[in-house]
Amino acid sequence: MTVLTLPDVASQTARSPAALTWVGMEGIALPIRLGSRSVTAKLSAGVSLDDADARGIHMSRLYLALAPLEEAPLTLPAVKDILNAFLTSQEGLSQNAYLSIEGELALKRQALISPLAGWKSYPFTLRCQLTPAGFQAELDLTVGYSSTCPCSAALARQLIQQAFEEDFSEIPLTKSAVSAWLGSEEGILATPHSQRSSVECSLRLSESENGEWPLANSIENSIDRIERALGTALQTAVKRIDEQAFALANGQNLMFCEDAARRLDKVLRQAPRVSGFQLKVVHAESLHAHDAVARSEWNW
Ligand SMILES: Nc1nc2c(ncn2[C@@H]2O[C@H](COP(=O)(O)OP(=O)(O)OP(=O)(O)O)[C@@H](O)[C@H]2O)c(=O)[nH]1
Repeated sequence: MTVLTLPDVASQTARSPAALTWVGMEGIALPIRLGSRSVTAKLSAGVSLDDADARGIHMSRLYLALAPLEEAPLTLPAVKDILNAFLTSQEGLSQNAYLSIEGELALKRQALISPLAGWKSYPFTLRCQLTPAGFQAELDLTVGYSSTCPCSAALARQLIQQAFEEDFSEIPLTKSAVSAWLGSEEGILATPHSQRSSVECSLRLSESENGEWPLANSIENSIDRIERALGTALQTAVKRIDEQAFALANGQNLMFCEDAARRLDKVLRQAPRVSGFQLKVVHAESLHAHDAVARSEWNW
């Protein structure tokens, strides 16, 4: 039997030498463990190619180094171990290692009043790097919510006041007449505009305090903190009683995009295991065809 030697192009010398900042693979499908659940994630794994003369990195070794992510719940130390394995596997070709994990965490959410519940899916990306400067981890989250414009609400109230003055200018002001008027579309003749809104944030996670803290907890805690601060989270299953509670919650929670950004800025500064952040809130206005946007950052 003839033993074939397989050609190894990657070990050749580069035809036009140059170092490269990132070489690797994007879109790797891998079931990862978030808490007790398995989530199919898309991963990007890469290293710098610092040896200008080397033709290529050992790409398959990066792929194989991801295997532990299937076995144990995702934690920052686990990701750091993988990044160390990336560098070791490249035998001196690389000084910087990168791993990003993109997925969706599904959380079950209770209705506001009724006993119903339903699932909401929250997209996240964990972006980690190990360089001579150290290990860094950032968590990107997108959370949707509802916002009602305070300016529009004030303008609507003014119209209702004016209609009240006119409609009751010549009829007696009795409790039953006012009550009927308040319950009619002619009475409450204007409504403020509200919109589905979202916050996109990048949280820098502090490694030292994280320890073996599962990433699922960081993601869930951050989402809960964001939704509590905003007050009017998007709902899942709703009956009319929930819809009415939602209308009340929105009416008591009027906010410009600036209000939302300030609230989030405050709570994220106090979030455990978060050492810095960048955030952007987007109110996809129903008044305009464009969006109202506010940004903030801390220690970024
Ligand atoms: N470096 C590199 N490898 C690629 C690329 N596209 C596909 N590959 C494949 O990835 C594999 C290279 O990974 P290596 O780790 O070098 O594979 P290997 O030489 O069999 O494994 P080792 O002996 O451990 O180095 C080969 O099958 C390549 O064909 C590319 O653009 N660059």
